[in-house]
Amino acid sequence: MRFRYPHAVTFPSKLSTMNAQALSNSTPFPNLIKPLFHTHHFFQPKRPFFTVFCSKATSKYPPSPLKINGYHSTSIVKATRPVCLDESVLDANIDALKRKLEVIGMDAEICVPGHQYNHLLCPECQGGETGERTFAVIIAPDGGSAAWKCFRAKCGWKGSTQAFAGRNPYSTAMTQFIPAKKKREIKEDDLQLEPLCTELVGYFSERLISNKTLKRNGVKQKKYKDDQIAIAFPYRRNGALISCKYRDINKKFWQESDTEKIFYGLDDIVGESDVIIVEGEMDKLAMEEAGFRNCVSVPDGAPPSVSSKDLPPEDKDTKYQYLWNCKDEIKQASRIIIATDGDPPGQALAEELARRIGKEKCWRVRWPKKGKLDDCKDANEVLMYLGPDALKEAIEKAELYPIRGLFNFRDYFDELDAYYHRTLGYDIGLSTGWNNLNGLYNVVPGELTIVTGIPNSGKSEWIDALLCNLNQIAGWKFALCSMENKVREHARKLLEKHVRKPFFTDRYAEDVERMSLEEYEQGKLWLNDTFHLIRCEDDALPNIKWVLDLAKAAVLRHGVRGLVIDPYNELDHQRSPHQTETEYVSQMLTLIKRFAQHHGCHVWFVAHPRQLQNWTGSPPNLYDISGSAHFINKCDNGIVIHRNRDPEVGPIDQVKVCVRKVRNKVAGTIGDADLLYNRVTGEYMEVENDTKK
Ligand SMILES: Nc1ncnc2c1ncn2[C@@H]1O[C@H](COP(=O)(O)OP(=O)(O)OP(=O)(O)O)[C@@H](O)[C@H]1O
Repeated sequence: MRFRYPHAVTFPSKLSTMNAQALSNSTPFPNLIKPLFHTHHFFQPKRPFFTVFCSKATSKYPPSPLKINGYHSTSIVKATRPVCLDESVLDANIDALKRKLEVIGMDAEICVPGHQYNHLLCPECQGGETGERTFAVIIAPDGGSAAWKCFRAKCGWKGSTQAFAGRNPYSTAMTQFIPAKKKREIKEDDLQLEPLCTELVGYFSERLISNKTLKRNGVKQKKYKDDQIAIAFPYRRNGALISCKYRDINKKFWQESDTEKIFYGLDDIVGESDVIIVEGEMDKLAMEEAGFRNCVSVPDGAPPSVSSKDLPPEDKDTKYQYLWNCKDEIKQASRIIIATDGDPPGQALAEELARRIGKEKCWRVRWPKKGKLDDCKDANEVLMYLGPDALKEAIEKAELYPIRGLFNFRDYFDELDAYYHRTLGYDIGLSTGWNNLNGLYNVVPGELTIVTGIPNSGKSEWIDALLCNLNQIAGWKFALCSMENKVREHARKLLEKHVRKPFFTDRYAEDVERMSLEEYEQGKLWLNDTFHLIRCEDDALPNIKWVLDLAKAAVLRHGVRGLVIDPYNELDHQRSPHQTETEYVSQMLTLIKRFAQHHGCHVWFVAHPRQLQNWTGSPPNLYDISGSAHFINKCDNGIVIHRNRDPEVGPIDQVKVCVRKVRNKVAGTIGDADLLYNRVTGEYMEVENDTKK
């Protein structure tokens, strides 16, 4: 073992195979290679340097003689790194690689490991008419692979090959070499195209495509199978014929074999700031009738669906080579208007084009209706059914290509209309059932209300009473996650409010008649129909995700419109050691709000205030909620329930509902409303001395 090529530093250590992409990245013609889309570098491009003479040789593989393809000013870029190779492996690589390059028409003498050759004569195009020397080849440092590219715009031939295609160099059964597929150059005369016959001109005219447009686009006909005639659409780049596509009377398509795939009408978009892309040649011609020449058609139709895979590297993205080989034209355009067919494949094609071009500069066209029900399918149908003005209008009304997560208000106009006309119901909030509170607080679907108050202030009682009112007013149903309550106690309290009679006759009933057995039995049915319980059967505390998952099931299964979580501290709040309580609360409230908004379900979340120092008996503040200020920051509504405990100050059954935060002015405002608590039935009655602040 010994080191070879000790002076060079260009290749990364992992480079053992190469491809033409790698060559592109180190091209001596940087202005021809502007990677505006994805580039998957096999090694970091280095600024190439040109020498006439190769650096001093350090191996028995000499620098290439300066007579490659008979040209004396071939530049050679020495681009090597130290490679630790067994000499016999190197020899085997070089021998195999030479044979492969010779098959393709390259001079075997260029097989010097670690060298790049520029300004060669391309074996594919022979440099065109002027014999331009635009061919470059790069040989890997281990002699195991080569990559090449012709930088002549009309040729662009590129490819790569490996000496052993991943096999053991000592194996005698070498992989059969398949040279990179060459693109065929075609000449006008070889195709024997003819001017369109009267019948075909008539056929186009039925599709409202004029003779003038046909002529400008060079549409011709071709005889095949003796007496058959096909329409011929010549594909040109810079005026030169690149390919030709044919269409017979039965709408069967075929294309000149082994020719390069380019856009139809490519020369029409050079220098244009708006570029329209359509799905067929007929649509391109139709666009011209509507006044748009700046239009190209894809050469080979649409895929059945959008690929779920990541975008392949440019040189492997064979199906969309027509897009990659006109990157400059696409790049200089400021708007790409995608006007593919309205059917699913057409839309899949639109998506495939947009994800390659970059959705931010793409627009899309919606085809207008051709009858009462059906939309036009494509540009030519719009032209035929509705005329050129309608086609022009469709293009002018192109809309921004949707980007996931980026919207404009138009996307929400249906929802806004429903809000304006109040067709969805409850959008401006549902009445609480207490007139003096309705000016302050209304229950909006999808909002989060935080309820706080000192212990025993009546938070749970008031929420229960509110739910009973909402059920009576609008038939709402609820999911209850009230961990503190025994189920039977909670059922009793709810039934008392619903039936408006005490459950028992004893103690608190103050001689009021208890609910009858019949009322009780009917009440049970109501209870079962109105409330769904979220409870942890075992001793474990539920976490918020568990609660929300069950609440989601209750929404979907039972159509509940509200969720009560009472109280916060009865949930499992384990958090990661790196997370502060503030961060945890913020994250938890985000989850709750997302649930509420997504399901249009109002959530009441009860949280206790922290222990108050020197408490004077006044209502606590929303900022007093233990845990985090996020409770007030993140909620839509914040309510403090407070009741008088001093008979000398006022009636002790009087409850203050202090509305401390209302985010949505449509739903209410800040202020207090007084309610009287009926200890026997648990009902709340209005008191008329409410005060708005
Ligand atoms: N205004 C009131 N006057 C008299 N008793 C009341 C009043 N409001 C509630 N109560 C009683 O106080 C008790 C506690 O009520 P509730 O459970 O609703 O309070 P809470 O604020 O949710 O308490 P905690 O913070 O301990 O959960 C109940 O027995 C209820 O009947």
